[in-house]
Formats: sequence, C-alpha cells, structure tokens
Amino acid sequence: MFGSKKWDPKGQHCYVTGGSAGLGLALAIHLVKKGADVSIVARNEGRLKKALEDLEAARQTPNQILKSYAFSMSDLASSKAALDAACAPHGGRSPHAMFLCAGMSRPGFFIEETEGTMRDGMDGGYWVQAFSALAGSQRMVADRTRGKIIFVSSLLGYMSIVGYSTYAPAKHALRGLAETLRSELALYDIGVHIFFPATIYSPGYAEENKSKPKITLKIEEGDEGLKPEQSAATLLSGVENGNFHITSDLQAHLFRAATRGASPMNNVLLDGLYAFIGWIGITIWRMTVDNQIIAHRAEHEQYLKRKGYFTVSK
Ligand SMILES: NC(=O)C1=CN([C@@H]2O[C@H](COP(=O)(O)OP(=O)(O)OC[C@H]3O[C@@H](n4cnc5c(N)ncnc54)[C@H](OP(=O)(O)O)[C@@H]3O)[C@@H](O)[C@H]2O)C=CC1
Ligand SMILES: CCCCCCCCCCCCCCCC(=O)[C@@H](N)CO
Repeated sequence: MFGSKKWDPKGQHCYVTGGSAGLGLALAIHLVKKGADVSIVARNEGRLKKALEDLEAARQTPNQILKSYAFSMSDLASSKAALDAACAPHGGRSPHAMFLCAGMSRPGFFIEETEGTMRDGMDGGYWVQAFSALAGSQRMVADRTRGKIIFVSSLLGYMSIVGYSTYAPAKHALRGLAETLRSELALYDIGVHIFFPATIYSPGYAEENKSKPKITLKIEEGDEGLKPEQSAATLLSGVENGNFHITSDLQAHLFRAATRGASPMNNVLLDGLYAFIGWIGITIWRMTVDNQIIAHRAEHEQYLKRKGYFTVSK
C-alpha cells in the first residue's frame, strides 16, 4: 500500500515450481538477474538441466545458489520432499518466497470428459500448488520465516468459457485458497499473492492448443497474449509492490476489479475506474461470446455426429 517498502528479491531464496518452462522459467531468470538465490522444481530432468543452464547464464554473483530439483508435485509427500531438498543448501531454512507456477491445462468439451480427466484437472491445476503451499506454510511457521507464497491462477480463475471444465475449477479453487491464506497466514506475517494471467505464449500453451476446441480458440482470439518474460515481469512487480491480486493486462484488470469480493484493491481510483468499465465492457463481451457459441451449434452437432455421440437422431 501507500509508502510501504518494496519487496526486494536480492539475496532472498526464491523457490519456483514449474521453473523449467514458460512463465516459471522466465520468472526464475528474472529473479536470478535481480540477485536472488533460485531453486526450480519440475518433473522432466532434461528440461530442468537446460533451464538451469539458462539460470547460470543470468548469474550476477559467484555466490548465488542456483539449483534444480526433479519432483512431481500433485501429492503432499513429493511436494514436501521437493521443498526439503531445496532448503538443504540453505541450512535447512525455508525459502523467502515460493512462486507456485506449475500447472497444466487440457481443454475439451465437458460431455467428453471422464472421471480421470476431471481428476487430472484438479491434480494438475489445484493440488500441484495447494500441497506446496501447505508444506511451505508449515515449514515457514516452524522456522519463523516471514516468507511469501505466490499462487498462479489464470483469467479463468475469475470467469470461464466453453472448453475449460477441467481447468477453470482448479484455478477458481486456487483463489479460494489464496483468499483464505491471505487472511489466516497474517497470524504469522506470511504474505500471500495470486496472479491471474491471460494468455501466455509458452510451451504449455502450444501443447494445450492441440486439444482445444475450435470455438474456444476463436473466443480467445480476442485476447492478445504476452511472452513469458512480459508476464513474469508484471507478476514480479506485483509482488514487489505488495499487491494481493496481480493482473498483467487491461482485460484482466477489468475482471479483477469486477470480481473483487473482499480482496484488497491495488489502487483505489484506478480499480474503481476498471470496475466501472468492466461493468459495461464485460457484459457486452459476454453477450458476444454467448452469441458465438449459439452460432456454433450446427457445427458442433456435426462434430458430435461424426464421433457417433448421439443415441437418437433429431
Ligand atoms: N500459458 C497460458 O496461456 C496461461 C498459463 N497460466 C498458468 O501459468 C502457469 C505456467 O503456465 P505455462 O508457462 O503456460 O506452463 P508450461 O506448460 O509452459 O510450463 C509448466 C511448468 O510446470 C511444470 N509442471 C507441470 N506440472 C507439474 C507437476 N505436476 N509437477 C511438477 N512440475 C510440473 C512443467 O515441467 P514438467 O512438465 O517437466 O513437470 C513446467 O516447468 C500454469 O499454472 C498455468 O496454468 C495461466 C494463464 C494463462
Ligand atoms: C471488456 C472485456 C474484454 C474481455 C476479453 C477477454 C478475452 C478472454 C478470452 C479468454 C482468455 C483465456 C486466458 C487464460 C488462458 C489460460 O489460462 C489457458 N491458456 C491455460 O494455460
């Protein structure tokens, strides 16, 4: 808020999940350039190795500690194990900041989802961050670290559209967790932030587009994406400025202000203006999206026919 000191990552241990690609990697490099000690975690060792080379190339001082760890983080035991491993080179102390970037998205039509894909959505979107937050909070309280926990939700954590029935619920759930922890972790002076990016041109984005329904892709044409570096820079400046909800472009500012609930504002005047513009703009946008979907009914009917979905003909 007004006049409070900015957070400075220099010399701080920053733990970045999903740090081997996309947003997480861009953020990790940015933090290294700012003089932080950085630990990155992800599953694929080859990608981690390559990412660690990128971090080394950005190194500012010989004593910065830069490490990578291969763990899958959708259960508590491995989220804890990853964190324990990353704390070891720091005398076992908790990180000063945990940037929970890991996440994945497999868009599709709801009626084609299965129990497995529904659960994968929560594993890969919610649990992958929630268990790290749990392990991290417990550790920070135990060793009296007044750290920070930063979640990465999505614009789809504020609203949703056709195609995201396995993903948007996980991103909305992250907001619920972040809102709770912003309140509860104040008991320990631990700061909580949550980021709601719109499209980021990352490897994950290229991957999700392979299964993305055409209608979803079309609606998303209205969203000019950001490069991972641009997105990471706005995330970090939001954390430095102490913002709870962090958004990186105008559309996301509008949704943030329009769905504020009890979350603190970033700028009272601007957020009021965004809420006002959103009041009108989001309504108009939603009506055009609803119309696009209705106009897509006939094509969708053909798609389902080709798949032999129907049990009765019209
Ligand atoms: N790209 C976009 O348009 C948007 C993305 N987001 C969110 O931003 C975050 C970053 O996205 P993006 O940069 O696109 O992602 P990428 O798919 O490009 O990178 C994801 C990173 O997370 C790691 N990861 C994924 N799942 C796990 C897991 N279960 N355990 C450990 N590591 C994991 C990946 O490595 P590995 O696979 O080797 O484990 C990789 O390092 C995600 O939370 C995403 O939902 C939000 C809005 C828009
Ligand atoms: C006046 C108001 C105008 C609003 C226009 C908004 C257009 C938004 C379209 C949806 C964009 C989805 C972004 C998040 C994507 C995401 O999280 C996935 N790519 C997962 O990786």
